[in-house]
Amino acid sequence: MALSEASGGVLAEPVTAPVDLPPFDNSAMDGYAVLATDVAAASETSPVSLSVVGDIAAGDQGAYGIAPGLCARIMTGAPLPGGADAIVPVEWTDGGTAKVTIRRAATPGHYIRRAGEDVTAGQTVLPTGTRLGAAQIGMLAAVGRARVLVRPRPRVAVLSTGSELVEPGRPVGPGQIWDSNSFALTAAVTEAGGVGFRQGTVGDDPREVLTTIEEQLAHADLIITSGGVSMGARDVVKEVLSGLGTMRFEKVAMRPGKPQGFGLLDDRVPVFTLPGNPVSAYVSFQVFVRPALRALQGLPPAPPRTVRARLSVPITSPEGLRHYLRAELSTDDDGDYRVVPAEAQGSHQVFALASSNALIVLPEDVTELHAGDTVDVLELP
Ligand SMILES: Nc1nc2c(c(=O)[nH]1)N[C@H]1C(S)=C(S)[C@@H](COP(=O)(O)OP(=O)(O)OC[C@H]3O[C@@H](n4cnc5c(N)ncnc54)[C@H](O)[C@@H]3O)O[C@H]1N2
Ligand code: MOO
Ligand SMILES: [Mg+2]
Repeated sequence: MALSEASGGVLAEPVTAPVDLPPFDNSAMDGYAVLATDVAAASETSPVSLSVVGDIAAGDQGAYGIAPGLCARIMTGAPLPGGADAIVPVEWTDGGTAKVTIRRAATPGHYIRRAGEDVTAGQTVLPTGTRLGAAQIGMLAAVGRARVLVRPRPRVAVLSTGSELVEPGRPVGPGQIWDSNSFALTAAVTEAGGVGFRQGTVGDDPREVLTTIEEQLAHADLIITSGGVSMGARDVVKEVLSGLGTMRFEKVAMRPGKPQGFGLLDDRVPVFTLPGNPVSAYVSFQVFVRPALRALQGLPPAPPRTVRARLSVPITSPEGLRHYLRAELSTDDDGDYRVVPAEAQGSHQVFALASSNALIVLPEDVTELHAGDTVDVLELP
């Protein structure tokens, strides 16, 4: 695909450099290309004067040769002229254009960026399986690649279940709410390197739910549903998927995100049935689905994105549950991490989630913490 579209993708080929980087010896500074021997004795008290043969700008071809007593004015990135073996920065000179006075000595190689000192021709610059972030995209462009092979991104079907749900943009009637999970989870899929296909909402009708999921099996690499997995009389997702494939429904010792379901359908397609409460669905995605999406892209497990931060206020936590609290992570005046838990921690309270940039992760055995205690904090993407 075109390099400009490859950001976030995973390389499906090793990329080697067709040329050296830098491709030619060039100047690291705006200054003068000289023979080091000419300026070896230059100092404030006994400056050296050289004749300037001309200017060499970045992009120029080597028109000049430097012989003893001569130099060229040169710009950063411009090719080193033949004969020259050192660059004197303009700050060490009087800046002259016909003649220049140099007040400091330079040794051979001074401020010269050598051909191949970054990358040598034939070197693998990025191996297969590399996730293409900004630096890697820049690397590919630097070796002249306009197109690159990337792995197909996992195709993820995202489905909200619930008869109360209405598509944003349509009017809500009594008892109804707008569907936010299918939008949030589709966006989360994109953030995690997948391609989300938002299937919108289906009502709490067993047949409708099953048919929609079965339709997605044909072309999805992963399916995410939200809602309908707890204890309610209308929690149909659990009802229709239990016993299918390897599906299992469990209560997980975490808050939020207690009711969860997972399994493979058709022996191939992982299905995550996330709880319906919007904060629960979002946190469950970060904890369970995000790592799965990495694995589907052939990436190794991500290093933990947690930092240690000092709590701003005391907090309590239920024993036996891993507790993910929405929070604002920042640095204090000393540059240390500080974390403020949101006041609203209900799993329906989307405002607190949208105002947070991190989750405090409290282990199962922690029940009480004081202001100033240090906690693990997971930075949100
Ligand atoms: N008796 C019990 N009741 C509940 C338990 C329990 O253990 N025993 N667990 C609670 C927990 S914890 C959670 S989490 C929820 C999970 O519920 P479901 O997965 O069955 O989800 P629903 O019942 O369909 O919806 C719950 C809640 O979330 C709202 N929702 C659902 N989908 C969306 C959406 N796409 N966009 C916005 N909001 C959505 C829905 O309207 C409900 O308010 O169960 C507890 N109950
Ligand atoms: O465990 Mo539920 O996910 O808090 O609302
Ligand atoms: Mg329910």
